Amino acid sequence: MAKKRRKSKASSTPKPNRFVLSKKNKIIFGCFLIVLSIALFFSFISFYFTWQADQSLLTEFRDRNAEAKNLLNKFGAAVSHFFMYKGFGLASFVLPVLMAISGLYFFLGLQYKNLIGKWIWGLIGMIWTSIALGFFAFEQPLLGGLIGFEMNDFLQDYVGKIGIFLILLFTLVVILVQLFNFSPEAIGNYFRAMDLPKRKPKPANNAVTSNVEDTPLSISDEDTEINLDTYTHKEDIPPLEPEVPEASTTNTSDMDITIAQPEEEEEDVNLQVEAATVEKEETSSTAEQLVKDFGEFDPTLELGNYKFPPLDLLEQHGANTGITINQEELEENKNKIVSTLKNYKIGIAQIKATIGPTVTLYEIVPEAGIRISKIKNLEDDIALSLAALGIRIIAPIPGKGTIGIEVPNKNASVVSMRSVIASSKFQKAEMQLPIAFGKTISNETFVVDLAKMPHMLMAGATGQGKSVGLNAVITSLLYKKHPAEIKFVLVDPKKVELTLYNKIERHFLAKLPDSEEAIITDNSKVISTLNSLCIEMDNRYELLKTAMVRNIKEYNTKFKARKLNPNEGHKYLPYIILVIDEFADLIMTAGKEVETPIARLAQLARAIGIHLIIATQRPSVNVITGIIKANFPARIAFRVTSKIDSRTILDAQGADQLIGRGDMLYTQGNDVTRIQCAFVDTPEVSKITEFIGSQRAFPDAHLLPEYVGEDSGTGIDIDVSDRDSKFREAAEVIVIAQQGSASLIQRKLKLGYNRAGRIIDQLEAAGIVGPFEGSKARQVLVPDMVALDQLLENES
Ligand SMILES: Nc1ncnc2c1ncn2[C@@H]1O[C@H](COP(=O)(O)OP(=O)(O)OP(=O)(O)O)[C@@H](O)[C@H]1O
Repeated sequence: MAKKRRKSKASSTPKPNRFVLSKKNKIIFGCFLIVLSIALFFSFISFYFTWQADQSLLTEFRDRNAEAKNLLNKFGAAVSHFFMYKGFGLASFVLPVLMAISGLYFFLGLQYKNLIGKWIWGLIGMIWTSIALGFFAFEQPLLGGLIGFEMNDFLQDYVGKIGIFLILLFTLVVILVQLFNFSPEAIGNYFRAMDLPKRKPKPANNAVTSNVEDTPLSISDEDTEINLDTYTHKEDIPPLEPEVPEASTTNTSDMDITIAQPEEEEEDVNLQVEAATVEKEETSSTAEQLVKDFGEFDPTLELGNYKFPPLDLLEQHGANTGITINQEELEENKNKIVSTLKNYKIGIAQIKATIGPTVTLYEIVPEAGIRISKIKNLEDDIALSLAALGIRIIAPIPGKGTIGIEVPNKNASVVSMRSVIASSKFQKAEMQLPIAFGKTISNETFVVDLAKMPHMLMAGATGQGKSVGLNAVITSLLYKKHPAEIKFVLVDPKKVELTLYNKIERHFLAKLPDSEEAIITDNSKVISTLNSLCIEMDNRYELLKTAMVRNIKEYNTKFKARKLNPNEGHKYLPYIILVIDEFADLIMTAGKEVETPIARLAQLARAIGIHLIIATQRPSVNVITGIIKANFPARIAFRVTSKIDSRTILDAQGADQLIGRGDMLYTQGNDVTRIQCAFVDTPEVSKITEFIGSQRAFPDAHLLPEYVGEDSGTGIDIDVSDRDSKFREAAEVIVIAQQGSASLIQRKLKLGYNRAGRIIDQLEAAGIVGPFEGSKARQVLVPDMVALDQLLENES
């Protein structure tokens, strides 16, 4: 019973989509509605014949002996009296119709969300009909029901009969326009069609008008040509074509059919077009308007006059960067290789040399029948026989099936940074964070995208070119990126390597809000910075989530197109690149405290534009741990002293056979590429940073989110008298904003970070804000100013 009541309630309130019904229940509910609608329908019909007889029975509903004349007995009499007499009169028939439709929707499992519209329009139509019947059949109150009668009576007192008529007319037009897309053109077309000979098509839609007008012109007689004409005219409407054979089966009558059908199709076409325009307007009208008015958002506008450093700042080390090996040397090396291999009974079918800046690659095709594994096993012996430092044997060269022997050139040429920056490969690189590392063995400029790496590990023994490598990376980015697009977080425990970049602090560096120096040299600060970057990462993910995009590139594109509202916290996100020059030092002093946030950043930060570059001169397993290695797929090895170190960095040997001075191996997965790192000297870096530093800058370095160490501010008991003079003001700010953050106090009260932090501690002790909650703002425990006043009063 209770169930039934619930269902009937659901049917009377047109919100069926609120209910989540199982399939079985839908069928049952659908049936119930259909049955109820049939019952109502018959009750209503029979009401018109029996209402007089049943009138007296209405008060005797509970009397079992009393019998009503209505087809559904007392139920029918009562219900129809309620709806037909006291309600909407004849218009009440809308109700069983709506119920039947709803029942069918549920029964057939259709989308019952669409029902809401039907119920709304149905009820509006019912009220309108009731009033209209009450108006036109004033003498017959049964037609309009009590509602129709009373409404007429009520309206007549205010607007008179003509007023009611006009209201009815107006509301009818509204209903027709809204429900049936009624338009003046449609009426025009209708009358135009009336003028045409009877057999001619009946125009139906405004958009077809011209076509339809054309059609009668081409109809000269009852020829089949008419069909053809009509079809040619609407050739571009594909669904029509299959209809042709059907249409041409009969003669005169088919003309009517064929011409009428295209109109139907055209109606469809029109509807589609309308839908498309509406959709477009809905999705991006504001953004499009903004872009139209102000153009796309340009992040570089704040430093609109920023000039990228010119190439002249870089030097052309070793002017002739061409071939630095002479024919004699080549011949000599070739003979050595051939004779050495002969000693081991390895015949050579072919030998080819590729001259690189520091090494020459001899590619050997061994004679048929010689197993590569044999050469591989003899690697060390061959290297010894060739008696040269830095020989590396690649057997086989991946993807080539040849064996490579890399022999260092007697006169290695320096690859200048200038030459790689000037190369078209770098200049035209359409990468997010292009880095020109240097040149490969075949003298090609080697350019990679840091965004794709997405993090990089650099290792090598001391003095082999790491710092130069880091400078090459930073320089590449400085030559390609605007200060608004990229920010560096520089960690330099050695204190001397990266100091040059101090000059570009306000252009390119990011720092913690309370720190004075942007370049971090103190290990204890590194932990705060890393944790702060983790907070930044979480914040950025939150922004990406609300913007419904997957990565920083999509986010920034959407922001530039003004589809994200800055008032909702959205902003242009620059890439952040964390460079740590000596990682071993950090891991030794801070261990897990550093490793955990680094691993977290490395695992998650790729999509939100935070990239890590860590360098170390101690490539041992306790520095480059498994967890670090797993998250740094791009690895660079400069020369190391042992095979073990090489394996630690690259998972392959070879780095121990490099010749140093920027000779490096790069891997990003399987392939190992030998590269001569581009050389950029300290004076050059100094010139670049001076050039950038002398230009107009942002007011401050890019500020990272504030991070308060876990141990600070918890469980503190601060004496009331020791409170800061701004304590109350700060409490008010926090309570009004309902946001417990030190940076808010800092901003609003213009305080330094440390003082704001102390005040937050005092607020916690006073029970105004909750304890520290990591990246989230503290909870505010006082709901409003009244409660705050009370709390402070009670204290005193
Ligand atoms: N790509 C290069 N081309 C030519 N010479 C290079 C290159 N890289 C490094 N060198 C030479 O090697 C020297 C040492 O390089 P760098 O200072 O980069 O070594 P490092 O590995 O950073 O050493 P450390 O770990 O002690 O800081 C440089 O002064 C330079 O003369």
